[in-house]
Amino acid sequence: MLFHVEMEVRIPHDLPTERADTLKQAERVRAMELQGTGAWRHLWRVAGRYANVSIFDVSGAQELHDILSSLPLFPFMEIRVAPLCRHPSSIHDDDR
Ligand SMILES: O=C(O)CC1=CCC(=O)O1
Repeated sequence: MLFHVEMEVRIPHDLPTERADTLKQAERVRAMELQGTGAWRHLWRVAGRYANVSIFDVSGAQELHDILSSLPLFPFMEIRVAPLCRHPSSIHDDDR
């Protein structure tokens, strides 16, 4: 199942820089792992914002929640999720 996920990152200004850097690096590693498994299918930066738009390909909402809530930056993100399904006008037969 495909989900559109927008993540707005809001790291508190008073979080020590070293801690923030450690979390960002851990997030990067985890994101690359999940892209490698195929679960995190697309990851795009929203121009002008500390935010991303992503597409997740997972078994369902519970797996998505488990993934998102375990991300290192989860405590500092506002996340919006929308389930996706095939559009009848899509010309891409592999849209699933
Ligand atoms: O920078 C972001 O949008 C949050 C994030 C997702 C993967 C990563 O490395 O950082």
